[in-house]
Amino acid sequence: MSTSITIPRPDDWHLHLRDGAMLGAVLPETARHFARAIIMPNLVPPVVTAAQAAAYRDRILAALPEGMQFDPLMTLYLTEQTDPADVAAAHASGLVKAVKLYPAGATTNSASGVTNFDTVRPVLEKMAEIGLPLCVHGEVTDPDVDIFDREAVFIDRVLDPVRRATPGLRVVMEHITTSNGVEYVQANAADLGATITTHHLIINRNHILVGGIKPHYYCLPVAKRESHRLALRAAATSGDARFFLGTDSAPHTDANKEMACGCAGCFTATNTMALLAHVFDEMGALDKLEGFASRNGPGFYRLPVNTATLTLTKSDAPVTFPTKIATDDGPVTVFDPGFPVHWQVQP
Ligand SMILES: NC(=O)N[C@@H](CC(=O)O)C(=O)O
Ligand SMILES: [Zn+2]
Ligand SMILES: [Zn+2]
Repeated sequence: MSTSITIPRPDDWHLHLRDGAMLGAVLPETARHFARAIIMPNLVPPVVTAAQAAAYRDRILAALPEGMQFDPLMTLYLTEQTDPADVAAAHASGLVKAVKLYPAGATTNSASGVTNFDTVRPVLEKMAEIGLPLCVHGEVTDPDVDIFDREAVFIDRVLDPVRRATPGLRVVMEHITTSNGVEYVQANAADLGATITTHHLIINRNHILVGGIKPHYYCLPVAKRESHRLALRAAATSGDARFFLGTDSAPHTDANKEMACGCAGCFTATNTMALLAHVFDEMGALDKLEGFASRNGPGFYRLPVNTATLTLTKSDAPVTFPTKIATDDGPVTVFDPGFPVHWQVQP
């Protein structure tokens, strides 16, 4: 038996491309299947100003192989020094599609993020006025809060108060990992959306820890218990337009993952669409993949759905994917779902 589905070309609403040699190696993995992506600004140093975002966009386009089409949607990294006027100008020029909030110290390269949320109030008010979305890494950094509770606590302590203080602010909860995140989105209006990663639909915390520690399954927010994974699967396949794909594909070299203090991030760009087809098929919801990967994100970001298409086919025999991609900085391991996959993107 062979099955196939064709969907509008998908977009990735949360992607790390890095810079330099890593950018050159990972960009084709995304551009092969995705038309656009929201590009995360957590470089070193971070992408803080419109001028830095424009320069980074040029470097991405220069790294795009001949013949590939890809539109990087740029973001600004919110700091306590961010100027509301610079943000508004970057939005008005069409360059910037979102602003990214990292609580200081929450994740990779977040040291320049926000500690005192009152200081960024003028920027958030300007964003609410012009309709520019705020993308949020939703975890508290309080050392007293257990790492598995940090998303749920963030919703209560930070996100809900910020949204109440700034009516009209459009927010994307990035890479939600809990039923708390799902329920918070469901309980609110269409000005609140959430991205869900491929890997959080596939792994729970046992996959990271049982039978030996698996550094390539470690990312932030860390995968939670099985009930949360099931809530994410239900949300992604529900057809609710407020949930959409943001892979959070986050490449780190094997040397930086497989060490005593390994980096957080799963690299899923290479096989994300095949894995999503597997998950949606398993859920009996292949008809919902189009909304999740191709329609709901453009809907939230008020952009047109892509006119080009992508076809996925299912074969009797399992398909294989590269286990690693080579970069000049060293190999990067591709996310291994741990089960046979029969879906693949038609070349
Ligand atoms: N998700 C991760 O585990 N890592 C991301 C940062 C982030 O999205 O939080 C990275 O930049 O490596
Ligand atoms: Zn994050
Ligand atoms: Zn990320």
